[in-house]
Amino acid sequence: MASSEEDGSAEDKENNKKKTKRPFVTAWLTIYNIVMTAGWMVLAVAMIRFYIQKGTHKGLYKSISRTLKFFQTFALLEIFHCAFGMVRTSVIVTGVQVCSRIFMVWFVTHSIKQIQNEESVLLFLVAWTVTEITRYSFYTFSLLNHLPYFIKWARYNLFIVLYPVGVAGELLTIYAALPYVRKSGMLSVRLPNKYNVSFDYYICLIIVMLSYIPLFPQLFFHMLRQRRKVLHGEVMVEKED
Ligand SMILES: CCCCCCCCCCCCC[C@@H](O)CC(=O)SCCNC(=O)CCNC(=O)[C@H](O)C(C)(C)COP(=O)(O)OP(=O)(O)OC[C@H]1O[C@@H](n2cnc3c(N)ncnc32)[C@H](O)[C@@H]1OP(=O)(O)O
Repeated sequence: MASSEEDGSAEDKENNKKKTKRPFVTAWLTIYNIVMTAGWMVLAVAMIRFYIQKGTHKGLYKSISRTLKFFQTFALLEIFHCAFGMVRTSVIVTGVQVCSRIFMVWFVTHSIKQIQNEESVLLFLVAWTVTEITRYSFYTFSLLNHLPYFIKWARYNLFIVLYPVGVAGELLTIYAALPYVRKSGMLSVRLPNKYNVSFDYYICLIIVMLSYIPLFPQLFFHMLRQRRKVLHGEVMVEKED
């Protein structure tokens, strides 16, 4: 029979790992998460104010694009947090999540002005904003050891709806961009040229859309596993990257 010491060992190890975060790392992550929560709250307020004042989503993207680009680009730091072991999250999972957002922000909505007023842009903006306010406040309160249950609940439940909504918004936006990209030949490199290379951005966008089929379920199931672990206390055997 397992002794009481052995019974508690998995939980103890888990708690010890959490407690042994270095003070500098905790301080940095706390500041980072507070700044990011504030940034996404500013975006939420700006979106609500715009909608109340104008009564339409047309022009909304343009009005918030600077703030959005700043805070979403700043999130690249999360890949470094994982790579340097500051947080116990997979670099691959975080890399896919952050890079797909950066791609949407810079190479789709920023670059293709004609699609900025599409309803689908509003769809992913709302999904991202609600997600990030919840996620960064969850990390902040966790680091401060004062996590309200409703934030924990929201972090591990809202994604069930927000992930599909966000992905639908992203895919519909890329789809809406395809005709403009094909017509303009933007960001494409045609032969002949002195480097003898060609690149077709239209094909690239189609490949990105197709890559959601294998990649999105991985992110979604990762979150479902996290949900079972955190809300229902299930212990998972984690694979190395
Ligand atoms: C170049 C072109 C690329 C094109 C690729 C195209 C394919 C793309 C397919 C994918 C599509 C995704 C689209 C996406 O943009 C759509 C949306 O986002 S829609 C809105 C809904 N979204 C979500 O709900 C996002 C959910 N995702 C996440 O939360 C994270 O990004 C994710 C990395 C997926 C999961 O997070 P994590 O594994 O970190 O889970 P936990 O939150 O439970 O945390 C685990 C432990 O790490 C600690 N941690 C992590 N970060 C921090 C931090 N900043 N500060 C403090 N602590 C942190 C956390 O506390 C946990 O620690 P412990 O285990 O000790 O408790």
